[in-house]
Amino acid sequence: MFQIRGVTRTFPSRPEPVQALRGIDLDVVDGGLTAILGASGCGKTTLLRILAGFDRPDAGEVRLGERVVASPGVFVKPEKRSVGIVAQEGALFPHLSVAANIAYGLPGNAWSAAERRSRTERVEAMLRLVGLPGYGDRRPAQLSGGQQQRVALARALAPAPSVVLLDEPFSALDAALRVELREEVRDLLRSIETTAVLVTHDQNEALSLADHVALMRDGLVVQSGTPQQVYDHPADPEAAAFLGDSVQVPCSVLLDDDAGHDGMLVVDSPLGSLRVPAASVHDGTLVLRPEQLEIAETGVPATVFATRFFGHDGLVQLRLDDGTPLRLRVAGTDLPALDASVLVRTVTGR
Ligand SMILES: Nc1ncnc2c1ncn2[C@@H]1O[C@H](COP(=O)(O)OP(=O)(O)OP(=O)(O)O)[C@@H](O)[C@H]1O
Repeated sequence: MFQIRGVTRTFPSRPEPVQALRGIDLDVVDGGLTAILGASGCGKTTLLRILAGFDRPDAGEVRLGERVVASPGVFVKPEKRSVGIVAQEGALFPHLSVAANIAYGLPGNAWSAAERRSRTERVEAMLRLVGLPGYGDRRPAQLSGGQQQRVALARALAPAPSVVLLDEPFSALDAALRVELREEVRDLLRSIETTAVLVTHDQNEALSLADHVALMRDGLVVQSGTPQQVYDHPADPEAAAFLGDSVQVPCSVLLDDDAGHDGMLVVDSPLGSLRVPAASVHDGTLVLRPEQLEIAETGVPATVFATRFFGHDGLVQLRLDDGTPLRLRVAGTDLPALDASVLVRTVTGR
């Protein structure tokens, strides 16, 4: 849907220019939800603004479908791109009713009875789609935060755009509502098969909602793939730590002939000799997830130095005899005692 190649953007700020985008390459998959994930300041919003047509790249090219919408010689205005936008806090017009907000981007003139009727029908269909039938006459101020975001989504979807861009649309909501609304929105977007790009700094949101995740850092896409691919095979230790809890242990490669061509290595580590995916080894560091470790009857001796209870599960922090720190997860009811001596091993098959 979107094809982004070599996009750069530098802001001429003082005392120094800010290089917000330093050569973005990304394909946004048609019909799916792509999350652009990254820490604050990495350039996510700048990229989204360029996709929307609110800003222009200094270099590079953006295609939407077959059409070039931004390149050194071309710039297609936002209203000509067929792109819907949902901002962080809805940005509804406070003086307009919910129905008028949704109708705002719809074509047609108000003097033709037939067009008025078709606009009204479209607004009602959108209100039903987002679960707010009968709310058309209210003002935005009479709605909850979650309802306002649904109206913002209805407004973005009303003109049937080719792509909808969502800029941290759930960040202003409280935790429980955020989870509920984001799942609702994902199901809704899937049901109407709309291509969507979601900007977020929340890795849980990106991993649980998106079909495709693009991880950004310092103005670059450092990795993209399905949530499972980026979580299981992070591009580097920093990506691993950003995408979830990670355990990093020193290692040296014992066998790297890749005789089976299966992308596996044998490494020596404080956890013993392990056969691991080559993608989990970065410059002498083996990156594991806590759920790849377990307390067992056999394994390497370790001492528990901290535990945290989360209800559904618990986190155990341990130290091996050589001082290497580890973290692993257990069922909430199985938390070991502080200072307990245990044996730890890697879980095969993950
Ligand atoms: N109009 C501007 N003028 C100058 N610098 C800007 C401008 N817009 C963004 N920047 C800078 O560009 C960098 C990227 O900003 P951007 O808003 O794209 O990041 P972000 O990843 O969306 O961050 P956040 O999650 O905090 O919104 C930041 O260093 C920011 O300060």
